Amino acid sequence: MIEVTDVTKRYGDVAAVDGVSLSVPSGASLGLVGTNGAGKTTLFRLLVGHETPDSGTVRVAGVDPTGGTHVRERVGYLPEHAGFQPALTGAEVLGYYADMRGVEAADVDTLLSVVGLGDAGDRRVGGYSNGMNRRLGLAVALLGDPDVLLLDEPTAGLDPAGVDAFNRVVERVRDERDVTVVLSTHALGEVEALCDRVAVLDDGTVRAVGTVDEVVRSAGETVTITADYADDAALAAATGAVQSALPEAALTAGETDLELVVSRSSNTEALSALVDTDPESVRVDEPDLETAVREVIAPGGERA
Ligand SMILES: Nc1ncnc2c1ncn2[C@@H]1O[C@H](COP(=O)(O)OP(=O)(O)OP(=O)(O)O)[C@@H](O)[C@H]1O
Repeated sequence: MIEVTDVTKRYGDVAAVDGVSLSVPSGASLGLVGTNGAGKTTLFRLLVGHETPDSGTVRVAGVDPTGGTHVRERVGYLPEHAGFQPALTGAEVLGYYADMRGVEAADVDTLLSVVGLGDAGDRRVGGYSNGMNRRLGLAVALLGDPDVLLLDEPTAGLDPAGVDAFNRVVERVRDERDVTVVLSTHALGEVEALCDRVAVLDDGTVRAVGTVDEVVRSAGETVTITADYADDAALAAATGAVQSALPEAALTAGETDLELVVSRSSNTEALSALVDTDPESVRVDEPDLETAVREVIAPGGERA
């Protein structure tokens, strides 16, 4: 559905996108994450045909997006800084874009309800909250029932309730319509909740790509298990027992806790050895997406 092959896009000396290859199958949802200036917006602009690559190819639904209106009709795009005429009502804004895209006016009411603005359609957009504005932008992107939905940092700057409301709509749209979603965000929890795949972009380059699980696993093969004990005697007894049960494991004894770093494959064995020592509590820390992203992004972070 989306095929980006060895694409480079330069602005003067800066390679905003530098040899990027990505593939997103039909109906999949990809989270695009990375530092500020990593090239996410440039990649969106290439996907929607607002920019032409200097080299490489972009195909969306099998077509070059710069080649005409056909592919743009199949793609819904919510840009990072979408703004609407404050004097217009939500319904008027949507009606205006529906006219431009040749979409039935009847769909406007349905879409307002889909994005949770069913009761706010006749209110002026100038009085909308940030979250309502973003959901109106999502409704605009959904006009014409696109095959591909491109959302560039749609929840940036929203409060937690606004983020939740927006993401609930994305979740529903993803589940109910046969749409391929690409979403950029700095909130990795959003990727874990909404996306089945993730690409980590840094300095214009893809540093990691795959299913969320694959990228998390690439972060490391170790799991840390921590067990707490009632007193020194219990801790000492447990340390001895675990040392003889798991001679290979890295053990660190704290004041009343024992920390064990083991490979994923010996996770179950280690956990059961620790449970046998009768601890007060046990905690298992596996690497998560945040750990993985931190590991693959080069130190130094943001570029201007
Ligand atoms: N029109 C442009 N002219 C010159 N440089 C640009 C232009 N657009 C982007 N850049 C540069 O290209 C690089 C990538 O920018 P881009 O906006 O794609 O990153 P981003 O990942 O979307 O960042 P952010 O998370 O801050 O939105 C940056 O160094 C940016 O300054």
